[in-house]
Amino acid sequence: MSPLNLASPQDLQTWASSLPAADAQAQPELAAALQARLDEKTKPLGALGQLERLALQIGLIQGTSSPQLHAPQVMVFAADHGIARQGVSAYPVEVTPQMVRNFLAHGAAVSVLARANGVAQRVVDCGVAADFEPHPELTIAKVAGVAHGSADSTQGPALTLAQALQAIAKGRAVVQASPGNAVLLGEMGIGNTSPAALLMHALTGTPLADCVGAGTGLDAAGLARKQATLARAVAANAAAAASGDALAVLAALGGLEVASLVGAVLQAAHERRVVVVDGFITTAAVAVAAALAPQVLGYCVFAHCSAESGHARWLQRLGARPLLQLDLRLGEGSGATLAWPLLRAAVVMLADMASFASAGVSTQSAAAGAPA
Ligand SMILES: O=C(O)c1ccc[n+]([C@@H]2O[C@H](COP(=O)([O-])O)[C@@H](O)[C@H]2O)c1
Ligand SMILES: Cc1cc2nc[nH]c2cc1C
Repeated sequence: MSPLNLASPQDLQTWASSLPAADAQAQPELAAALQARLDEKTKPLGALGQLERLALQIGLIQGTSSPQLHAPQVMVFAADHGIARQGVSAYPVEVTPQMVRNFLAHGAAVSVLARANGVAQRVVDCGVAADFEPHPELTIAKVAGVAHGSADSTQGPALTLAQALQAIAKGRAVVQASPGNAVLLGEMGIGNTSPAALLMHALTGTPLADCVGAGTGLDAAGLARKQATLARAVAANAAAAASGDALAVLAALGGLEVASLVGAVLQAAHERRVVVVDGFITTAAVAVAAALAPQVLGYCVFAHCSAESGHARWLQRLGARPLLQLDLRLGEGSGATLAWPLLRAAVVMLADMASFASAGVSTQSAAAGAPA
């Protein structure tokens, strides 16, 4: 198997399974060294809370007690979806290519937040229903046969297995070609909360109604229509949905940007990059990757809990603890870019904070030895 070629489902499984675990259990000595470094900082034990857990995790991902972060990239994987023609979104499908142009013109939320937080932006056309002019921040990663979007999953599989594999391989290539050691994952695709909800249902067994949310802002009638539409997609893909085979489920129900994101997550983890996960749709990709290789979760920092109903439950299912809760439901990587300063702060804290010894601060509490 060449580094980027995923010719068969077996190639994918073999490559995914070969990912080393990056957690404390796999690296007990490093975990202890990182914890000792955190504990000697001038603060009550554990007082920096999640920031400490973040520093520990980044150290474990990089395999060092002195982690560093450089050249963060937010990658906005964009695609269109056949199921969007069924009226499952509050916005028209034309918005996907229009927003791609907006990203490239630096007018979108993610573009502005990325610039504010020192994060470079890359936009990836995984199957948008348009052909774009070349742009230095745009990577064309279309898959032959579905260059303008996946098929309508209410009529059969959204993608063939071969198309899903090609999309995964293209996501790998995007990460491989990128600088830095942190990727922030985002997406854009009108209708893509539908494949994400379908994947949640198929991968977790959660009742469909608890997976389906308002997305870009459906009203109650729209939500009811979306639920009925997604039930038809489940019925049209019953065998794949119930197969327990992550690739088959992804191909049947997922979209092209989700598939490319699966490749990007796995490739980033293989390169020991920190993966910052955005909202509901990027979580769908991580969940597919985790179904192939559960150890991938050790490389993932979950930026925020989206207002999309279903996200909180899915994060809990994955054992993920999101950093932020800001009622965001935008996608694009907006939550990931907002969380980025916290990762930077965690690493700087670990590097630069004085220790009790270096600052001459007492560690012993007077109360500790006092009579009760
Ligand atoms: O990231 C999220 O949690 C999220 C929640 C709701 C909507 N979105 C964005 O909105 C679009 C999908 O919503 P919809 O209603 O068209 O399925 C897509 O472009 C996503 O980036 C994203
Ligand atoms: C305007 C707009 C921007 C978006 N960004 C991500 N999803 C989106 C959906 C819409 C409708």
